[in-house]
Amino acid sequence: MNRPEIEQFIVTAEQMRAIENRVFDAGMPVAALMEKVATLVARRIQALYPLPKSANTLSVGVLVGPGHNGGDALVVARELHFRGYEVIIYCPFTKLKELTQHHANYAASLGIPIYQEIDFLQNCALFVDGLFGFGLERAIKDPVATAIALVNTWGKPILSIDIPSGLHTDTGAVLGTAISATHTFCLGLWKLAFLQDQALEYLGQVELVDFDLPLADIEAVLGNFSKVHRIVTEQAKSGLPLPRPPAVHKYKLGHLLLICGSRQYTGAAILAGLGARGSGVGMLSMVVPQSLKLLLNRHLPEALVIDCPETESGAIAHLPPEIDFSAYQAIACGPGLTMQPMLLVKQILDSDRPLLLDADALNILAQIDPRQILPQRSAPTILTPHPGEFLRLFPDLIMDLSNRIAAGQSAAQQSGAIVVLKGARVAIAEPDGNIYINPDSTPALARGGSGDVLTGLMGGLIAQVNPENLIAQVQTAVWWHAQAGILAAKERTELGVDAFTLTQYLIPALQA
Ligand SMILES: NC(=O)C1=CN([C@@H]2O[C@H](COP(=O)(O)OP(=O)(O)OC[C@H]3O[C@@H](n4cnc5c(N)ncnc54)[C@H](O)[C@@H]3O)[C@@H](O)[C@H]2O)[C@@H](O)CC1
Ligand SMILES: [K+]
Repeated sequence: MNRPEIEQFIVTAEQMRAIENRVFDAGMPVAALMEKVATLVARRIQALYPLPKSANTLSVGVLVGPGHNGGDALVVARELHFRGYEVIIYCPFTKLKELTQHHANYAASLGIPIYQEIDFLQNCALFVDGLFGFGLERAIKDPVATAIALVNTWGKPILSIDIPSGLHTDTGAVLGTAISATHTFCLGLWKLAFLQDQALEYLGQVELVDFDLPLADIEAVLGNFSKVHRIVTEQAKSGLPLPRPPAVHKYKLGHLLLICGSRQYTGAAILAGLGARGSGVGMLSMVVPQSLKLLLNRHLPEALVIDCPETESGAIAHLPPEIDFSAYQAIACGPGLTMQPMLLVKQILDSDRPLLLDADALNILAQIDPRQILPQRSAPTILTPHPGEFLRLFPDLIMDLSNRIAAGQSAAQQSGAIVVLKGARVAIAEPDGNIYINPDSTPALARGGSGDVLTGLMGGLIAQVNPENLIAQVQTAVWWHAQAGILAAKERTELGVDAFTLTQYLIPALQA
């Protein structure tokens, strides 16, 4: 059982090494730690792939590298051998680290075959990957590169120790070539690569193997320096406005002003409205162009619809002159707006309400210059860009898959806004440099309209709390949205999670 508090940390290779060194300096022998860690991994492998009762054994190919990742793999190989598995080792390296060499000698003395060619392992039913861990520092070359490519094509389960060999521990980039794991046992603390979009297809199912690194050592190294956090379920749940106080009325549970839609993008308004409904917000007012009023009444009978004059092409022309922003606890704006309501966006930027901008509102903001206007706001601003919108907002912050975390942090610091950078792993950056990454999600959410649902949901949540707790609500919204997607995909497959269906899973996701 992992300690729950361990799940929140995210480390770089350098930080992991520093934590590990503190433990060694304090007296823990390196060999003892390796023994402990690898024994835990071996047990997990036995639990996942027990020896079949029908056959008398299971053949396991163990890929061994020159460093301590290879040492871990050799301990696993030895343990599986003693438990009755038929183990075959691939190790093409002539020079191994000392401890790794000792384990290799012992494995050989037990009669476990060790080959320098990968072909000897091609009939194995299962592979354990211990080629490289966080010590990988340059691109993998032949013959190892070819061996990795071959094992990937064999279609057998591959269990990686610490990280799939070939992935950079921090960026998740592929260095030359990488193991495509079916399961990865991340050792001790979550490495940054596990939260990087570009690594996801190599990781398979992931699990953290907690081996009791003392919290004091983790905190001594991470201290105030670590600004990268992993959103954990318990913390996300604690942001939910539940339970409600027993004596309460609707105006005490937040009033959200949701500004969205056009004749061209009607559905975006409905989806954002349904997202807001899911949040349980006390009151929902929706600003839409006139011609959407009836339709919205039908889909969201509980919403107060403020219909606005519209442009020739059906966008909101302007807000009603009598609109009073002080009546609302939060404003969310953007889905389906089109680029026309430029003045409207300027007007809400001038308001003193917490403001969430998405979609076209971001594209309009990009034309105004977020770094100039956002720091002048008296209330918090939240931006929810996908990578395209992000680059329009911050064109000089070159963002690619290897630096999205840093780019998100810079954008938040420079604009003073909370920046919710969408992607396979949503990253939420605060102006103070902290960034929170949502670890669990599903590709089912990569679908038109899913962002509109998030806007409504997040808007509804931030309307319900004190602006000081905003960052917690933003994390909760991102987590909740993903959980709804995961549950819907589980019941309906990843193809069955259209945005409307997603709205129907918001409440069941909480019940689950
Ligand atoms: N973090 C911890 O506290 C623990 C770490 N352990 C294991 O130790 C690993 C880290 O061990 P190491 O620091 O020895 O690093 P690795 O085992 O990841 O590999 C480093 C070795 O590979 C070589 N190397 C790097 N890039 C190469 C390339 N492209 N081609 C060929 N050789 C290359 C290096 O020169 C070095 O010898 C972890 O990933 C984990 O598996 C565990 O044994 C015990 C606990
Ligand atoms: K590995």
